[in-house]
Amino acid sequence: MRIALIAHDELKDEMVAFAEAHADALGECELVTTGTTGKRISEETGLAVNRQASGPLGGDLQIGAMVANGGIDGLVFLRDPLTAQPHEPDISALLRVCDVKDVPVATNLASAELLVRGLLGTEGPIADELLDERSPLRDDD
Ligand SMILES: O=C(CO)COP(=O)(O)O
Repeated sequence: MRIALIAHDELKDEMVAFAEAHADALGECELVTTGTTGKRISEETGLAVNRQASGPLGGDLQIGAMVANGGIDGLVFLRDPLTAQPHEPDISALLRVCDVKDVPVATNLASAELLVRGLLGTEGPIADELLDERSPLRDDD
């Protein structure tokens, strides 16, 4: 099973926590990541990752090419919906090719949890437990 993991900067802490929570199951997979996401995951969880270029430098497109070639079984892409990305066309291309190839995609922690449970048959903390209360994406006040 080959799983792609990508997170925008504001969601990288959440991605590391997610990877840590599912380290046993993810450790059985080949993990493909964009550059900085993979650096954080490998350094902070010890999981082995196949790092591509950083997202703004073409990493999303490299992973998109893997999807097009049938080489990715699922994508967890924790996107930041509140910050404009200079490489937005690359992000759209990656999500589009996942739809073309019918590859399951999760773009937030709650759906990431379901994706991992569905693909890997694991259970872990629910998304709320992983989300940092200070996350700018969580404004419950
Ligand atoms: O920008 C990204 C995805 O669009 C993520 O790239 P990095 O993991 O290199 O930060």
